[in-house]
Amino acid sequence: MVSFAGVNNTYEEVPDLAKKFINDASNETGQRPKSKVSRGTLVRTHQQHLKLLSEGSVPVRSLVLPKPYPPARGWFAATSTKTVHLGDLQIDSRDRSAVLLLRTVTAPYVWSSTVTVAEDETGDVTRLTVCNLEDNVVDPIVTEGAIVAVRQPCWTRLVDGGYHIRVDHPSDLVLLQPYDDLVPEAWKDDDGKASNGDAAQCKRDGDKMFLKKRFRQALELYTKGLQYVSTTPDSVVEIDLYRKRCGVSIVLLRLDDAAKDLSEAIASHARSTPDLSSSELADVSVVKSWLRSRSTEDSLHISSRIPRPLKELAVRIKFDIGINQTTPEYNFSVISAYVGPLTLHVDAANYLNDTEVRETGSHGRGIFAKKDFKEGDLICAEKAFVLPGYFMQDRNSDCLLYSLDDGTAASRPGAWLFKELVQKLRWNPSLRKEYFDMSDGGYWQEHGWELAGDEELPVDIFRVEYIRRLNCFSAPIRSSDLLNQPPNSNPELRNGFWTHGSYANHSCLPNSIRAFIGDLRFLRAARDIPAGEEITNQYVAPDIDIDERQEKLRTTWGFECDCQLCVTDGSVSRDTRKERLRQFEELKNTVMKLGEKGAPTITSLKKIARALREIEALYSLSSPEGQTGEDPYATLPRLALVHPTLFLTEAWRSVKNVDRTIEYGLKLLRNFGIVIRTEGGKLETVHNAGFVNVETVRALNYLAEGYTSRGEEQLAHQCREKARLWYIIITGSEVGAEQFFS
Ligand SMILES: C[S@@+](CC[C@H](N)C(=O)[O-])C[C@H]1O[C@@H](n2cnc3c(N)ncnc32)[C@H](O)[C@@H]1O
Repeated sequence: MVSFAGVNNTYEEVPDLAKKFINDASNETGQRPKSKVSRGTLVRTHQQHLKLLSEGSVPVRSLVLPKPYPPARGWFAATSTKTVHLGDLQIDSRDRSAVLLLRTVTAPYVWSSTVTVAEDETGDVTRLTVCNLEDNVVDPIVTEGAIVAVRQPCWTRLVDGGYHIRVDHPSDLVLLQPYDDLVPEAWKDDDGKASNGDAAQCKRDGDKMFLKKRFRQALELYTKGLQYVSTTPDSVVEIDLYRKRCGVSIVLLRLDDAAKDLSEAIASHARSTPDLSSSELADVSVVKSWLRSRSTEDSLHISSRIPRPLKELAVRIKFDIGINQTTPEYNFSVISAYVGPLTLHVDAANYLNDTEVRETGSHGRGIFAKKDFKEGDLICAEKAFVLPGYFMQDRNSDCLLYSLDDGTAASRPGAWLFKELVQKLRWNPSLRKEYFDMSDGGYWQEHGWELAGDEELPVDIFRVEYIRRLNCFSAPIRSSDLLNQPPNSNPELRNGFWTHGSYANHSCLPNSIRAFIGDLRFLRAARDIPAGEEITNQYVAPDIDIDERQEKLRTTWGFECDCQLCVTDGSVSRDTRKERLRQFEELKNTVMKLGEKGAPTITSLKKIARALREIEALYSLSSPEGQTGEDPYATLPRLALVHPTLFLTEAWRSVKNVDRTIEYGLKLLRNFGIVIRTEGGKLETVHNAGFVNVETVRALNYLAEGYTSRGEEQLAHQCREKARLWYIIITGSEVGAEQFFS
């Protein structure tokens, strides 16, 4: 129970209680409920909760995933179902072929889940809780008087001692029409089946609902109008109804339905236009395959032969399904200018042509270069499969996601991504394969089944969540925005899903860097990459301590990194590693204290430089135990040295010591694993471990300043050029560079 503003809201789960409860109360499994709540009490309680909701007496929205179980299998068909009643059901025990028919007797409470009161054919009543729907109070899915079929129903215990029917997988709830065969005689109503009526009126009523954001009611009305048009043909109204229903489907992320309706609208337009009636445009399947082709090609000139409103919808659908282009050309300034806190989705195509997904042999599948890439080149660019666009400042968008099975919780970015993924997958069967092809950490192997040849991929919410966790990315609105954040400001990032990009494996020494502009995700080469090489990126910036680093990768993504840095760090004795960390922490504290005192003195800087050299010595002494010889860190990052070196570079710069600024700027790059030679006025990268980031861009900038002061303009120029290139790598484009470098 949630106590909120002094009132108990028993419709909202408290995950910690629910988890304890699930673990403690398994002894009732398979039994019938011991207690029963009367209809009057259920309805009264429900009215109280509707009142709480209307008063805003609700806690932060919490989505709760119970212990995993798969959805009911196969198509829901009246012929293959076993109808049961509430009195037949057991606690926590599901009969996969059973179907419970219910009719709701109240308006729904829609917050963390949709809760209503429903009766079965015998008049028995229950609380019905439907999770993971995409509805809201204004536009509910399970309206009062709705007839629903619950697949594989069972009683689920509530922490307050009661029981309810709980649906987790959206496909386990089927909304029925009162005229459907399966509906019990007593509830049947054949009126809705009528094929005669005023289609134009339906359209007008649908428009009104659309304006009120009651999208589902608008859909119903347009559908009814189309039923009428099928018996009383009227091409103008028909085209309009298909077009409008298409528009609503786009808003609801139902792209499959939208593409179907737009194809019908275009074909109907062609059939009723003398010039086009015998053209390919009159063929729905031709139009549909053009809409879904993922290409800008239009060999039949469809877009130039249809009215503008249809053309605009076609463009929208094509972009939303995804268009591929073969070159890395983008108008970055236009795209970037368009993007803002409320406009993440840009009209741009994917560029995936020059990379391919295949087996790595050791790390599952990965992305590979199909051609040579030069440092800074765009490797691939991809629009998000899903990137939620909630408004960060909106308190109503607060949301949490709990998985009771493993006790994990995701905050708002993850919870919203999960919600939208479920919706997108549920309504777009054509897009499921690309999502469910991603690694789910073995979930489906354990809980699912081998699909039959033509079987539709089920949307199992637990599988959706496992795939989300293993494959999603945190994304800012623009990567360049992050460069202008005050230190330690930690802005909230969104969670998004990019299918192709998700195939990239992690390396602490990556050859690519990812960047975001709105929902476009870019990978650029951090260094030259020859054709055939695997493309890797850092899932997270590596911790200094190898144990912490591996722990993070293991618990979040289920693997341990075997890159050269991890192998080398791992082969250093525990004592040396501990000593490095100890000295690092000590030095960090000294540096912080010094920062608080204002401008540092030369003596204090020399003291820090001495301490830095001591940590440096711990790196050169760190050949694997018992071995002598080459420095194992010769070209590898020395992460414990990075922050003190950055401090010294900036401190020497602040006291205008040019030689020291250059010395430490180069050292900073070197400690990131970027070894630079500057002989003969030429800037040469001897080695680049892939750590291209804002600090390395700054280091180059300080070097440029220093060389300019020393009159070495050629070197300064090369540093500035490289800094610009690295800026493009870390932000995705050149937009904002002028401002950053000034
Ligand atoms: C985002 S996916 C990458 C694609 C994945 N390899 C696949 O076949 O679907 C993340 C998963 O890839 C694997 N992975 C990524 N980087 C790895 C690495 N450096 N070593 C081992 N496994 C890795 C882990 O199983 C991780 O959970």
